[in-house]
Amino acid sequence: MSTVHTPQAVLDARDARPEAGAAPGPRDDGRGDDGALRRLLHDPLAVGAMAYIALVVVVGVFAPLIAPSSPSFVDLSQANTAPFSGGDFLLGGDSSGRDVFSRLLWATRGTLVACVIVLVVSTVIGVVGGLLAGYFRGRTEVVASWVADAIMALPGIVLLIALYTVIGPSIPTAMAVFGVLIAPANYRLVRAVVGQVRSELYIDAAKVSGLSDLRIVFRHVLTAVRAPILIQSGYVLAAGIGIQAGLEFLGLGNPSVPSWGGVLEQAFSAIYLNPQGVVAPAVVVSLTTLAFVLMGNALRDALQSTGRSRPVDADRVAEARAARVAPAADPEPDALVAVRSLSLGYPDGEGGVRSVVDGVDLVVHRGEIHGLVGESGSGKSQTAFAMLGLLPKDAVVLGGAVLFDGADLLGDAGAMRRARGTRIAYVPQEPMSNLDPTITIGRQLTLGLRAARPMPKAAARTHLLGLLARVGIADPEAVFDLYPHQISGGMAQRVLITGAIAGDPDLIVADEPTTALDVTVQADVLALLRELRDERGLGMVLVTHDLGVVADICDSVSVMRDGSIVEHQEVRSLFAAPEHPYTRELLSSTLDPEEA
Ligand SMILES: Nc1ncnc2c1ncn2[C@@H]1O[C@H](COP(=O)(O)OP(=O)(O)OP(=O)(O)O)[C@@H](O)[C@H]1O
Ligand code: NI
Repeated sequence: MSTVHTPQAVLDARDARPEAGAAPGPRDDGRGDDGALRRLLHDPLAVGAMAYIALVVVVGVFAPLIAPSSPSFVDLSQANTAPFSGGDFLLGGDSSGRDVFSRLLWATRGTLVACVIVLVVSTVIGVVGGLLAGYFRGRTEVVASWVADAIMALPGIVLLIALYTVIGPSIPTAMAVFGVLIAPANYRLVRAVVGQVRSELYIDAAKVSGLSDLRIVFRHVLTAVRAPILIQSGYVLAAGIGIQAGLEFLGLGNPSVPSWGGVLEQAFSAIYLNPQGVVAPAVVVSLTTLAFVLMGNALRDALQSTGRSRPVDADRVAEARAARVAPAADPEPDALVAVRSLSLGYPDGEGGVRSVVDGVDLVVHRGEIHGLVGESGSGKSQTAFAMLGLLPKDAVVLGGAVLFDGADLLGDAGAMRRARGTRIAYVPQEPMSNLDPTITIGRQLTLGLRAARPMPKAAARTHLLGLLARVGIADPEAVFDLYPHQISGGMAQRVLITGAIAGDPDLIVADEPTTALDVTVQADVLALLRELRDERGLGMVLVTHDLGVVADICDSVSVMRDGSIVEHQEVRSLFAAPEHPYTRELLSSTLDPEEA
């Protein structure tokens, strides 16, 4: 079908653009753990929390050297003295005349040991269980999940208190039990990730290459679950501190071992004699809990960041933002959405802005499927994200407008918020990573729909069940109660399409909606999109690099290259008579089997 046969030209052109294929997309932004560490160090709260935690560790290790007195040293003249009251004890004495400051320092040890126990027990059980269940599935998974559910159903605190009568006042044992009690959180997380990773091709590839099951599990899956486990650890530690102090406060700790909760309890019982006495232990417990929570938050931001904290010359960027060209009046009144001279870029790290989209014009009418094609890194996704108001925070809009319903969505955040979900919907590339592994399909669809269109739960459910049946899901009622890892990729994409059409939008922006799917499923999903367009008169922007997809369902096409649209055509004329040399190159390289 292609009119030009210039393989050499195609190859030459490829050689001349060595980085083009390697340009990172918006999700896989190519910034690895180094970047995460750098972001962590740029976050003042994270640095504060880390410094505090480091201090606690140092205190715990060197308590015998730092503490002014032994934890059991008694000076009755100091009993119930207030902090900083000028007595021998810096933070005053407890009701037995012991030094509160020294006791808090000594207690740091036990606290750290307890933290390590909770963390190790919950992580080891959760990760090993999740790995085995997710990898071997079948009976292993049934049993493991049953155990996890049973554990989660247990009332934790009550169990720990009841255990006191059996095991006696042993905080380490209690914390090990607490570790078991919270292990299911890690288990579920890991199992969900494993289920996903397992089905990916590289696992099969690794198997074929002769690696043993265990090595496959360790190599690939552990890499994938590292970040979420790390993030969860901060919260696990915070919960551990709280539970431990709580148990000690209730008097379930060993009275001969100094503990934060114990000091707090002593201070509480003497609160009428020495009201300030509760402050120090309460502050220590709260600060430590806070530090771990902040650490968890900071890790989450750093590991999942969209890159907010790269060094940027604020003035230059502000200048670029201010220079945004105001949109001209819409020359095409019957357009559903019109992108006008859109230009955007990213800070280049040297104070300037690197342009990634440059003067893009795009018009979509009701009932039209508009393809946006071009090689990797040409700016297709960025254009789509701009239409959805989903650009990363550091993106700089250099000019242009997205006109929808008479409003410029780029300049009017309120209009964007109102339009998104109800008038404009999004179908992403990777269905699995766009579903929350921790909640059921039905719940996430309901949440999304009711956020976009407030309605009673039952009405939302009925509506969604109808739509699920419409998109070709055989047993909507059953799928409603499943978790994302329990369904296939094709089904997940149908679920996301359901979510997109649930709010009854006029425009759907789909970024490579079939790339992550099997070939056979791809055709079904495309057919579904086409039917929905016909049924509802939807306009669609379909980002793809696959000209086969374009030929299959698009009405018109824009070809992008290096951030600009080089050609815009009706789909038939594009294939019959491509005008731009780049389009011809694209056609000949994808349609000619010998050159593919
Ligand atoms: N957060 C970001 N920070 C800096 N540059 C970015 C960011 N996101 C995207 N870019 C750059 O924008 C350019 C266009 O990216 P875009 O994702 O739109 O390409 P694409 O045409 O969709 O490619 P693909 O087919 O690979 O998805 C790329 O050069 C990319 O490196
Ligand atoms: Ni893309």
